[in-house]
Amino acid sequence: MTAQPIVVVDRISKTFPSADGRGSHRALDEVSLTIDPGEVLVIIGPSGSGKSTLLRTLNALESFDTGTITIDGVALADRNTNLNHLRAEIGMVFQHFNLFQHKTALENVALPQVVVRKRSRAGALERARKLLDSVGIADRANHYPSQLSGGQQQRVAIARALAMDPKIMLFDEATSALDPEMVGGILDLMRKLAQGGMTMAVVTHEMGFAREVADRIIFMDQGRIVEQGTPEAFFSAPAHERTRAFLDQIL
Ligand SMILES: Nc1ncnc2c1ncn2[C@@H]1O[C@H](COP(=O)(O)OP(=O)(O)OP(=O)(O)O)[C@@H](O)[C@H]1O
Repeated sequence: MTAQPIVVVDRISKTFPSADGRGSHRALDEVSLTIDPGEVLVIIGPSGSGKSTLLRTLNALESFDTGTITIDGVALADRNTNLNHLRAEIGMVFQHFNLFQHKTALENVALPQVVVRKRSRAGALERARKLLDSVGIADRANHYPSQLSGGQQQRVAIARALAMDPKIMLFDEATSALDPEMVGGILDLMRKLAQGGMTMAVVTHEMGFAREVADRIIFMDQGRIVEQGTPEAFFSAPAHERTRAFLDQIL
C-alpha cells in the first residue's frame, strides 16, 4: 500500500495587485503538486517565480484565489478555524529567523509549546533543552537573539519549529541571510533532518544541497511549475528550455 501524500496542492492560483495599483500579477498559476511522507522536495526558480508564495500558502500565511490544498487529508479551507494548530503541524523556517527578541533561545523554543501545544512549562523547557542540544547550541540557551550569530539564530528557529512535532518542515531560503561561513552548518542540519525521515519542502538557491538531498526538484517560472524530476534527471538532462537557461546562469 502506498502512503497517502501529506500535502496535495490542486490547481491553486494567486493574484496580487500590481505595485501601481492599476493591474494585477499572477504569482501562482494553476500549480499542482503532492508531497509524500518522508519526501524532500526542493523548489527552485528565478526571483519572482512564485516559490515563496507557494510555500506560504501551505501553512496559510498566504491565501489563494482558486484551487485546493489538503494537508494530511484535510482541506486548508476546513482548518482555518485553528491557524495556530495548523502552523504547529507545518513548521516553517524563514530567511530572517523571526525570533522573539525579548526572549532567550530556550524561551523561544519552549514558549510556543506551552501556548499552542498546551504542554507544561517544565516539559516544554526540557524538550527545548534537548532540541537546542541537537541543533548544536546547548551552550547558548540563555542568550537573547541579539547575542547570537545569524547561524545560531537560525538553529534556534529550526529547534522552535521542531519542538511542535511538525508533520512537515518548510524552509524558505533559510540560508540566504547568513554569512557564508554559517551556511554549511545550517545545510548540514537540514540534511540531517532529511536523513532522519522528516518531510520537507525547501526553497533554496543552494544547488549543491538540491543535488545531494532532494528526492525531487521542482522548477518554477512565472508562477508555474515548468518541470520536475529527480536531481539526476533535472541537472543532467533538463527537459525545458527555460530550465536550461536558468541552470546555465547559476551553475
Ligand atoms: N504581498 C505581495 N503583494 C504584491 N505582490 C507580491 C506579494 N508577494 C509576492 N508578490 C509578487 O508575486 C510574485 C512571486 O513572488 P515570490 O516572492 O513568491 O517569488 P520567489 O520566487 O519566492 O522570489 P525570490 O526568489 O526573489 O524570493 C512576484 O512578482 C512578487 O513581486
